[in-house]
Amino acid sequence: MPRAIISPSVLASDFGQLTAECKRMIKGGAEWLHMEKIHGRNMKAGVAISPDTPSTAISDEVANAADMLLVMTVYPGRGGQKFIERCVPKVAELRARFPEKDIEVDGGVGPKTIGVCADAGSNVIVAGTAIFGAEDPTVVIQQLKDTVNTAQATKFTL
Ligand SMILES: O=C(CO)[C@H](O)[C@H](O)COP(=O)(O)O
Repeated sequence: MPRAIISPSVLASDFGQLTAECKRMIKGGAEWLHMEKIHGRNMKAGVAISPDTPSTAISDEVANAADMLLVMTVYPGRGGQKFIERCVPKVAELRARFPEKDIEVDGGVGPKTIGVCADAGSNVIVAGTAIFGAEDPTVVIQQLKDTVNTAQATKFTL
């Protein structure tokens, strides 16, 4: 017999407190969170995993419904943290499973760490300190782009 699955729609939540709202629903007994209407509002939907969450936590079904998969390379909360390199293999695992999906890294990413991220297959780069703290952000942005584009062109052509 199919079991009851309660899926609170985040559209009714406080968007400014989305993480806390989701935690509150899960604590309250919800099995799923309903995100599908995001697309109906002309927005993109992403799925994020924290450093201690394996890539396998993202099922094929969830990944296919998402526009982007985010591998956090720091513990979420604040900028300026040290890049956690052990997260990088998760990027490679997801890229192998989803060759055409946008895969993002976020946390401690900059000129010194972009190489491993790009080589693993990430193509969307969140960088705070490295860009805003740069003397010339244009140079850093271009470097990040070039590194990703080169890796994509040489390692990930379909
Ligand atoms: O989402 C974040 C932390 O939760 C930050 O955006 C991320 O850490 C990027 O900042 P930085 O490049 O300074 O590490």
